[in-house]
Amino acid sequence: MTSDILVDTARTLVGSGRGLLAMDESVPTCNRRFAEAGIPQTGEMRRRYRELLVTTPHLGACISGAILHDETIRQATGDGTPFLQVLAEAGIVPGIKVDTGAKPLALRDGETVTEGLDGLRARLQAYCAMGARFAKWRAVLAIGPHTPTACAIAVNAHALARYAALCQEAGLVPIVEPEVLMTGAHSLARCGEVTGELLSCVFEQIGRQGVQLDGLVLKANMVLPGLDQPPAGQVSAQEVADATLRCLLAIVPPALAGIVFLSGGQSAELASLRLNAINAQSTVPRARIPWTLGFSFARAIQQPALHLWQGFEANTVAAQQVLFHRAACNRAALHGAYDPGLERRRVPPFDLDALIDAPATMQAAQ
Ligand SMILES: O=P(O)(O)OC[C@H]1O[C@](O)(COP(=O)(O)O)[C@@H](O)[C@@H]1O
Repeated sequence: MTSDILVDTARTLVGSGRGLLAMDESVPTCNRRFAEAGIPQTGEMRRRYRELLVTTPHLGACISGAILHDETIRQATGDGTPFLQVLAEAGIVPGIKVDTGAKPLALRDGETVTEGLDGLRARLQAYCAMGARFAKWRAVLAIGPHTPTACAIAVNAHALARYAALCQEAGLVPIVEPEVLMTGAHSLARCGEVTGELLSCVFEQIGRQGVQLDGLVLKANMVLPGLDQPPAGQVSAQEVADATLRCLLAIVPPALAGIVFLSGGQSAELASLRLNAINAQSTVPRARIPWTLGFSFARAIQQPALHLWQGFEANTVAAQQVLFHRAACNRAALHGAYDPGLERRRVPPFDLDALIDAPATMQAAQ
């Protein structure tokens, strides 16, 4: 019975033509983003910002699930409506980040292992009772001349699989996120190799620990060259799509409920362009791809809105329009309907159909 619930939840998350809004930044990460935008780093400002996100009009047209943080899942809007109720009314499934962060890995200089397994069974039951229907755990691996080591890959994969098994036992769909960072000067090919090694180890552990594949969602990085690659090493959206799909097809089991991509620090527009290419412009035939390929972006959906908001009530509606616009562009990218012209299209606020279908005459002159 539990397995049917898992499959249904996973299908709602990845099979409804919408994507995930990751709004589960830990307190230090959220404060860092606020500091960059000149916003005071207080609990009340974080609550107001998360209120702005969840109350964005018509967000449910583009977003199927929202990943919350422990702080946020307990919060309410200024008029006292719990965020969980606001999300339910918008048709958005609530999820929860349950790892406690990437911590230094003993005897492995500079590498990390994501922690949070102690007491996880009880925390999952509590989140499930609150109304969460899925969870997320992120492992972080950086590419360097001698990293990631086999040890860092193995311990992170083992923890991801243990987390996933505990989630399914509690009736929550696990989102399994093994992230290879964009930082560094590595090539596209090297990112593909490391991503492949990591995913192989993750799925080996998932198999060994009996995790049900059709009740699990993979949150993956796109295969990308490092940020410090010179311009000649940077590649087209189609090359990213091809490298990403070839890597996933070689390793990820077809039975998986779906794959969603993290944005990882790409600009909002590049993330949409590449997601669109993955769904519609790859040389890999669509018929060979067994999964839904969606998004679970944090920065690539939120950053433009956060910078517009700046912490001022007067900017809330404008920031929500920008947030909706990014969510709508990414929804379009799931269907191969995104093109950079959408970025300059002038349409009524919060109007998904107008954005996607607007005739050229409605575009800004820019
Ligand atoms: O605050 P943390 O735990 O470092 O997590 C950072 C963020 O990384 C993500 O996993 C992916 O975010 P991006 O799309 O911005 O890369 C988010 O879900 C999360 O909020």
